[in-house]
Amino acid sequence: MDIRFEQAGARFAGRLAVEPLTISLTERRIGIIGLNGSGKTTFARMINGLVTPSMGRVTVNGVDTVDDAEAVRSQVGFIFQNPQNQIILPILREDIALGLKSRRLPAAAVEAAVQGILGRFDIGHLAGRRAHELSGGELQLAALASVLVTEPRIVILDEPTNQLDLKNRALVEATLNGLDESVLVISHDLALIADFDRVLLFHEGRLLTDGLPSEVIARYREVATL
Ligand SMILES: Nc1ncnc2c1ncn2[C@@H]1O[C@H](COP(=O)(O)OP(=O)(O)OP(=O)(O)O)[C@@H](O)[C@H]1O
Repeated sequence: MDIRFEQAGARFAGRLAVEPLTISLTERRIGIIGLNGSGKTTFARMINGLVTPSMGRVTVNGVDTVDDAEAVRSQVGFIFQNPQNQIILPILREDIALGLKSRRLPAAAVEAAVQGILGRFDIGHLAGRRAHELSGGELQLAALASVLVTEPRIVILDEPTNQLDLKNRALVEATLNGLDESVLVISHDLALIADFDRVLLFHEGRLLTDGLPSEVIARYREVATL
């Protein structure tokens, strides 16, 4: 993957949520950390065009997030902080199929893709269940399945282990580690991103530092205790 920010920043109501920054992200597993309100989610939303830059530009594999938002969104899957909001249709199987609707595939191809993704996450037994009946970890996996069935090249996850117990956290961690897609993970769960290829630290809307997890996490501990 190749995500580029060129002096790109985001302003809400006159206030910079993300100060203009220039960066190129090519690593396969990238973590994004920082205090509450430091700009992490805004930065991540700029990657899939959910937030358009107030200045500068953002490109994903060479495609501008403003000029061709649809093409960018087909490459970048986004899993929101609250997976309940991700699942639209009550029955999981139908919700996963919904993501494929725009492709106008024959019914048999849709069914094959749905079965394939359910198998990949070992959640075939949940296919006929209602989303509100699923546990937190099952819901996280279901949200991942409903995004990955559309075959994005990049997946962004906003706090995927938030509110999970140890067992479900381990399940989501193992699933993330096994993904072939490039992943960007926003997390307050520092152990989750401890062996990632690169970590970005945001502080008060600024990209304060980025590099190897151990160095960046150490810096985060410093700013968190200021
Ligand atoms: N749509 C919006 N309108 C106005 N202000 C916003 C909007 N989205 C974010 N902000 C503000 O921008 C700042 C950064 O928010 P952001 O959600 O990016 O932080 P975060 O680092 O992801 O926080 P958290 O860890 O709490 O999820 C905050 O001050 C927030 O209130």
